[in-house]
Amino acid sequence: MEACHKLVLLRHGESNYTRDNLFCGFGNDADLSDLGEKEAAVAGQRMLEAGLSFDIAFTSVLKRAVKTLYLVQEELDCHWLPVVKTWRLNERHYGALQGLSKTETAKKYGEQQVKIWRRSYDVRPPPLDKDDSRFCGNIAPYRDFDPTIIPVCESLKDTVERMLPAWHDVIAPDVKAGKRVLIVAHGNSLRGLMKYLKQLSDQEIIRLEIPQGLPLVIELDEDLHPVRDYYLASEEDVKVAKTKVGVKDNVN
Ligand SMILES: O=C(O)[C@@H](CO)OP(=O)(O)O
Repeated sequence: MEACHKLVLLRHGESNYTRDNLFCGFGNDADLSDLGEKEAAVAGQRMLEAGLSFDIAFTSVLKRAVKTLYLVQEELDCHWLPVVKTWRLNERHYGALQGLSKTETAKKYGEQQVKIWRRSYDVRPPPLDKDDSRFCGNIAPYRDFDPTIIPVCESLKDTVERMLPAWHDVIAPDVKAGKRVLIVAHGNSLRGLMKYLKQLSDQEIIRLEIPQGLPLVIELDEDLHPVRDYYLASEEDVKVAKTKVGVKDNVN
């Protein structure tokens, strides 16, 4: 298989929620922390050093991803870049876990249950009630959506199902047309995309961690099958970054 397309994925820099070890997800429009802003700028510098440039970028409608992309654009000096924002690239919806402490939740339900909620493919976290103040169906940008498509919790499988139309309908056609595409999104929406592209099994995806702020280059053949993928970072940097955000026994 010969690589003829290059796609770059980037998970946003650290958010205030990640800094404080809280479940964040689809429904929290958390900002970048100071460290997250630095991570985003460094990601842009890594792309610049690697000689990367882009024709279009896709991101979610969440501030932490949108701001990360902007900080990358600052480094690449490409403010003109067309940017498509879609809710389909949002983080997975963590249901009633949103806003809770990951440490406290593990104390209450056990590490194993929290690992299942965080990394299993098809187990949903407990749902939010639609009258819970954390339900996001009544706020922009979701207020005019068909209420039945606004999630109240998602397994990774659900996230993949709502994310894939964005891939098939708008992103993949641009990659196939030869555009150099950057996607700035979230830990789990990107894990879902990697599962789809690399045809990872439901077991293999449990162990896949995507670190914050490290550009992941995927070289694809003409049918968009990955030929190779690598981070623009040393192995040590990748390991440290995965340890920071990963589930404990996933990083070794
Ligand atoms: O809380 C979240 O939204 C995600 C990403 O930060 O965390 P996790 O690693 O548990 O999927």
